[in-house]
Amino acid sequence: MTKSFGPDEARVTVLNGVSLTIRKGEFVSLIGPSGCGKSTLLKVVAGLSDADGGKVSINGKSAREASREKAIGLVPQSPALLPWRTILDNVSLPISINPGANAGRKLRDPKEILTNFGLGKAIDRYPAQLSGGMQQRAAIARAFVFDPEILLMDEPFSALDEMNRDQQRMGLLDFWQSNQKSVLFVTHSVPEAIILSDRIVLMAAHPGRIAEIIDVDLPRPRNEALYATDAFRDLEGYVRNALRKVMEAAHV
Ligand SMILES: Nc1ncnc2c1ncn2[C@@H]1O[C@H](COP(=O)(O)OP(=O)(O)OP(=O)(O)O)[C@@H](O)[C@H]1O
Repeated sequence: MTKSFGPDEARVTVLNGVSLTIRKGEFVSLIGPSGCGKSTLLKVVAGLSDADGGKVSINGKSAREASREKAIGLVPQSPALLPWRTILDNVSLPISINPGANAGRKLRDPKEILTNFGLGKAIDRYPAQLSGGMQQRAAIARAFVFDPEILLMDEPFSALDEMNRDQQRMGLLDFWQSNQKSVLFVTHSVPEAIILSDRIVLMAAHPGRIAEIIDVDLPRPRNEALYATDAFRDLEGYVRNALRKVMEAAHV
């Protein structure tokens, strides 16, 4: 797939020859230097922006079709909850405003999902009454309501402090391990990419492209204990080194 921006005389190629297949139920992270096109790639897969060349296919559907049918769940960087609605209403909102997309679809019970994300006691509270981490969990829960075929997450934990961040990662990991969905996850954190993913797609910049795909061959189910293992540390060293190389190349 290719994607460029700007007028003809000053066109900048942002994604060049990006080709990636995500298996059903696979967790794939995108990592790479700032400006390498991670968010752009996510937007194209989400059907929010069109590729110039190549195509996106989600179970045989185009990105726009899949997006219309709510086969794609999108989790933004900030939770974007409506402050005047309770957490339950926020998470139920996609169902009430989108009755057309519900036809013949199996929808998830918002209460059940919120409970799974540890928010069972907070369903009647308003976003401002929740911590940042809880709000972000609610945003992730909202993306699961339509039981999408693929979840796209753009640095969903980047606004959280490190402790909170780790807690949210583990929450997502637990939920994902019992609801194996295909996930495409953008992150700047090497440990986050490793603990969550089956594969890490390392991108390089100018133009944005795939530099390397790294298999995360660590056993599942995973938990925090994995961070302290030699296998984790070895892989972390490998990914950091590979990332350093593409960063250096991006600055010359
Ligand atoms: N709508 C747009 N118009 C013009 N240029 C754009 C547009 N969107 C993105 N770009 C450019 O495309 C490149 C890739 O941007 P993108 O946000 O996808 O990178 P990224 O890898 O997600 O970066 P970061 O890690 O900093 O979030 C950047 O150089 C950016 O300036």
